[in-house]
Amino acid sequence: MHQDQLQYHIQCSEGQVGRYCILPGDPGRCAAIAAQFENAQRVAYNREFMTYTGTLNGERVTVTSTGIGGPSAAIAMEELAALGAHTFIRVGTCGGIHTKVKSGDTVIATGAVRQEGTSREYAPLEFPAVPDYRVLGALTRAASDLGVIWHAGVVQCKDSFYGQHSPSRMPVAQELLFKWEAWKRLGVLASEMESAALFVTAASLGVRAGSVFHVVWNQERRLAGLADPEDHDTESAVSVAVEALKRLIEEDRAGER
Ligand SMILES: O=P(O)(O)O[C@H]1O[C@H](CO)[C@@H](O)[C@H]1O
Ligand SMILES: O=c1cc[nH]c(=O)[nH]1
Repeated sequence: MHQDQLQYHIQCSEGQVGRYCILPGDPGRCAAIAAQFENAQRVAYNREFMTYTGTLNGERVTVTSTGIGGPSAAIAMEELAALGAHTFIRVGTCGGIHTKVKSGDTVIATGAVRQEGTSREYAPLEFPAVPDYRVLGALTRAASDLGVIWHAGVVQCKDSFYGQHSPSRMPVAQELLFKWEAWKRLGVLASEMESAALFVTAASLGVRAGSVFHVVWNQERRLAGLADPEDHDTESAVSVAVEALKRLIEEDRAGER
């Protein structure tokens, strides 16, 4: 790594990021998230990694985008953790799988299916991809108190967005369709791409992570002939993430983490 400890991908150095971080996938979501911080300033922008740092309840906090997929999400977490970050909330979009999950709803992950590659380079597949219980608790309490419609449960992570949406045209169609059917029968709520990698990377680094999502659509509702208007307004999920981070900061102060 560089002599001045400038992290290779996120291009941030010591003192530029907080210990509490929000991780959206989309760099375009960072400014709106930073607008919920006090005194937020843009710190760096390299590749898919856009970073702002500000404060919440007097504590320095950072938002860094991770791009799409596990590899870059794990890189963002690794490099933020190397600079002292210990608590991470991913806020992303997802597609519903369970038909009770409607576009516009909020989903909080209690676990993530590891149908992706990054987490396998951190831990054997027998190891579960689960959020930290304190982060999960802060997210569910924040969602309840903010009055959003939320669901907590397992989400599926994969590396191919189009393998989710056009499985039949893939040479491995049988495998994709067979597994998708299993996720449905197991009550999996939604599909996204980064939480499995983030949860397992967090476990390997000894840091805390959790995830909250905005549901943009639900292909299973559409297949069942149910209403499925698209909804791309991520504000509710972002508010849940910010509120949860504030609560974790306060809880940690009370417990002198
Ligand atoms: O909205 P973000 O956070 O990028 O998350 C979801 O959207 C992307 C796919 O469109 C994937 O990154 C997926 O996990
Ligand atoms: O359907 C979707 C929507 C968002 N992100 C995904 O990975 N899949």
